[in-house]
Amino acid sequence: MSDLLTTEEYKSIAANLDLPTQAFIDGSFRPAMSGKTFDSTNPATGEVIAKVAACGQADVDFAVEKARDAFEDGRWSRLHPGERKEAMIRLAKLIRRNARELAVMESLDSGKTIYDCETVDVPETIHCLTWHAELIDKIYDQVAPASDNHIALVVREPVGVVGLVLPWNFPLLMLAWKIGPALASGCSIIVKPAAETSLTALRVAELAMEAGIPAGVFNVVPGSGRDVGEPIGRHMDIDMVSFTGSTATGRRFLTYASESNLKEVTLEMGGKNPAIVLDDAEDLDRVAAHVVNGAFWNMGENCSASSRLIVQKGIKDKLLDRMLAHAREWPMGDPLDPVNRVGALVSQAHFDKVASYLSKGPKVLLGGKAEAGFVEPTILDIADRDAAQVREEIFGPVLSVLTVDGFDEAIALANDTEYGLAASIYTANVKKAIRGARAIRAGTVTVNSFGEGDISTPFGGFKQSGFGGRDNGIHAHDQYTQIKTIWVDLTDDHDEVVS
Ligand SMILES: NC(=O)C1=CN([C@@H]2O[C@H](COP(=O)(O)OP(=O)(O)OC[C@H]3O[C@@H](n4cnc5c(N)ncnc54)[C@H](O)[C@@H]3O)[C@@H](O)[C@H]2O)C=CC1
Ligand code: BAL
Repeated sequence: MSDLLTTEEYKSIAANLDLPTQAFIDGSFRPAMSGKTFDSTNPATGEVIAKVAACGQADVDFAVEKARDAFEDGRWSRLHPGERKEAMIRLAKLIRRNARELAVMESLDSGKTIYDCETVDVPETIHCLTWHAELIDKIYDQVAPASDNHIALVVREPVGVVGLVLPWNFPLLMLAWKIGPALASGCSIIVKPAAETSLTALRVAELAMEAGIPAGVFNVVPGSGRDVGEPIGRHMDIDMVSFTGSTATGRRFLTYASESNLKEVTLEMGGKNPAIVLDDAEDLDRVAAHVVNGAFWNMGENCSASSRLIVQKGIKDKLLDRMLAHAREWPMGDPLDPVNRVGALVSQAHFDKVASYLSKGPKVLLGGKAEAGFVEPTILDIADRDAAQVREEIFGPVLSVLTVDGFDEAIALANDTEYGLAASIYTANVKKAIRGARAIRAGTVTVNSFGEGDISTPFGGFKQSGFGGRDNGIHAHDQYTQIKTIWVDLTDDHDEVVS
C-alpha cells in the first residue's frame, strides 16, 4: 500500500465513494424482498451515509437456496483446490487494487481510524485470504492403520452451506478470518455483517464475483440480528454457523441450533483480558507501550483488548508513570485524519454503554471524558475487585488497574473472570512466565508483549469466550470441514464376512 494521504484527500475519496447498499445474493445486488432499508451512520459525524437493505427471513431463505444449489452442483465445492486457490488469490489482488477505497469505506462506516484501516485492517485482510488460498492445495488427507486386506481413507469434505455472523469491530478482517478458510474448504457462504458495518462485506462480495468465485457461493445478507441472524441460526438447511460477537448472542446460537437442525456452531466471544506485570519485568518503557497498546488500540473495541492491568505493587507507580507518557501518543479525533490513533466508537448505543462505565466511581488516572461519539483513553485505579469495570466487558478504551502482592495472587485474579480469551504476562523470570502462561485459562497468552499471534496461530477462547473451533491457522479449516471415513475391503474371498 502506498503512503498515507492527507485528511483532505481522504475526505475527497469519501465524498465520491459508491457505497453498496443492497444484499448480494446469487451473484448480484438486490433489494430486500420487503423493500425496507435501515440507516448506516458515520459514527464520527452522526451523518447517515447509506440506506442499506433491511433483509429478513425471505432473503435468508433465498440466499440459502442459491448457496445450496451452488454447493450441490459442485461449481465451487468440487473444484480442484488449486482452482479455488487461484480465484481467492485473484480476490485478494482485487482487494489490494481497491485498498484505498475499502479503507475509507471501513473508516466511514465504523469510526475506526484511517491509519488502522490503511495499515492493519486492509493489508491483514489481503494477507489472510492469500494465506488460506495458498494453504488449500497443500493439505493431504490421511490413510488410517488397517490390515493388509483393507484400506481406510480419512478424508475431509467441506461442511456445506455455512452462516458467517460478524461483529462490527473489525468488519473486513473478521470477514476475512471466516471467508478465508470457509471458501478455501469449498463451502458456500451466507455472510451476515453487523448492522452497524455492512458496507465493506458487500463490496468484497462484488469483488469476489469479479475474481471468478461463482454465483451463489458468496452471499451477503445485511440486516438486524433478529431479522437475519436468528433466521440463519435457525435455518434447517444451513450446516454450520461461525459467529463472532458478544457472549450473550453467542449463547443464542446454541439455542437456535438445538431447536433446529443441530447445525455445528463455532463461537468467538467476549473477553476481560488480564495484562499481568510482575515486579521483575524488564524494560518498563516497552512494557508500558505494550499495555497501553493492548488497552487502547482500536478504541478498545477488541475482544482481546487488555482491559485489566494486574500489577505487582512494587512496580506500580513506575509503570503507571510510563504508561501515562505513552498514552499521550494516542491522539483522538477525526478518523479520516491520519495522525489520529483513536477514532469514534461504532454507534451511539455503544458510546452510551461505554460512557456509563466512566461515571461509576473509581479513581481516574487518565482521561475519563466521553463526548459526541468519542471516548478518551481512560485508566482507572480500582480497589473493588467486583466493580463493574473489573467484571464486565466494556469494549471501549477503558483500562482498570488492580494491584497485587505477588505472582500467585496475580494468576488467581487473572483467572477470576467468566471469560478466557487472551492474557499477557510481563516478567524477566522465564519460569514464572511459563508457569503463568500455563496457569492462565485463556486461548492465547503472550509473554512480554501484547498480541494475538498471527494468521498462522489458532485464535479462540476458553470458558465463556469461546465454543467449538478456532479462527486462524490450519485449525480454522476444521470448522469448515467434516471428516469422513472411507473403508475399503480389498479381499477377494467374499464368502467370509467379517463385521
Ligand atoms: N468478541 C467480539 O469480537 C465482539 C464482542 N462484542 C461485545 O458485544 C457487545 C454488544 O455488541 P453487539 O453489536 O450488540 O454484539 P452482538 O453479539 O449482539 O452482535 C454480533 C453479531 O450478532 C448479530 N446478532 C445480534 N443479536 C442477534 C440475535 N438475537 N440473533 C442472531 N444474531 C444476532 C449482530 O447483528 C451481529 O452481526 C459489545 O459491547 C461487546 O462487549 C461485540 C462485537 C464483537
Ligand atoms: N481481535 C480480533 C477478534 C475480535 O475482536 O473479535
